[in-house]
Amino acid sequence: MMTTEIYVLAGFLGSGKTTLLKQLLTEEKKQNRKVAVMMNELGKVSIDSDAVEDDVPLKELLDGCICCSIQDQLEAQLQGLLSLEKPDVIYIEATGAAHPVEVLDDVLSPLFADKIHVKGIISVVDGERWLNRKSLSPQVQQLLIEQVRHADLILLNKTDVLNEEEQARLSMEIQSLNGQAFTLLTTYSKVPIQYVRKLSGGKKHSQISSHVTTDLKLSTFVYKFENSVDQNEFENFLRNLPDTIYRIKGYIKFTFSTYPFLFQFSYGMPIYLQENMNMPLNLVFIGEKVDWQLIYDKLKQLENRNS
Ligand SMILES: Nc1nc2c(ncn2[C@@H]2O[C@H](COP(=O)(O)OP(=O)(O)OP(=O)(O)O)[C@@H](O)[C@H]2O)c(=O)[nH]1
Repeated sequence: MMTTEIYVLAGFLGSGKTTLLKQLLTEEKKQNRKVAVMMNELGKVSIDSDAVEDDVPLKELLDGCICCSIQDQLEAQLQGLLSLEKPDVIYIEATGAAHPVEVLDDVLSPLFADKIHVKGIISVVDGERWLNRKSLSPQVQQLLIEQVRHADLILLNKTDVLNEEEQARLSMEIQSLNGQAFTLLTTYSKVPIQYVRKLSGGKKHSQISSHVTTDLKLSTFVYKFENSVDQNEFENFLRNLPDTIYRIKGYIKFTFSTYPFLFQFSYGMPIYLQENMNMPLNLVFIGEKVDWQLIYDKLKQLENRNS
């Protein structure tokens, strides 16, 4: 099945995300790839959409942040883009106030999780702002840290206004927070597109189980059920999950029911909602340092017992 690559552009307000997006769009165009963009602005009027040329499908989510108030809108728009435009790649520019785990959570809808491959989170850091972050509120400081900690590729941007000593300090601080991500010093977010394209992201889906290994960072995994499972056994599986799994959601069919349940799991609390029609039986996981192979094997076992 053809999957659409998804990249999330994260980073605090004014760090250089739109500048990065413009370049990536130019590069993608040169390579004849079909690109779509989703932008999310705080406030009703979009100021950045001029960055995207008219022939690139663009969906804007106004008046709210992806991670809090407009989840359903994001889901519907992504689904629309995937089914109508079928792009090779979608760039999602998250608002500067977004937490990466929540952005991933919103992007990975179980309705189409098997049709997308989240290749990575690219965080743009405003170097000067980072070095002076102690003057920001504790919440904003924490957000800056989270945007670095969960990134797959980090651009240390606006280095033109930093001296060498500051650049070295910036690199060291960022790498000590996230030594796994590839980190580049940039001006005007200039990054060779190969660095972006070679991100491999989390795990695509259960079919590629042979590639599934422990991810050291935040990653995602999609399990596609073919059968129903026993509810008690599934709940037993949940009880034994590592607590670095932050979120599970999706559709699951139990042996006693004709139609699936919408299942939501966060902070250890499961919630089930009965559906009254068939749904794609995708179960989406988001976690950190998780052995997805083990999770895959356990779910497969549950399924096989009832096949
Ligand atoms: N001096 C300098 N300015 C830069 C650099 N990169 C971006 N800028 C400028 O910083 C400003 C903000 O850049 P954007 O790309 O709009 O940042 P953004 O992260 O999309 O901003 P929001 O949409 O507000 O979150 C613009 O005026 C850019 O021209 C850089 O490397 N050096």
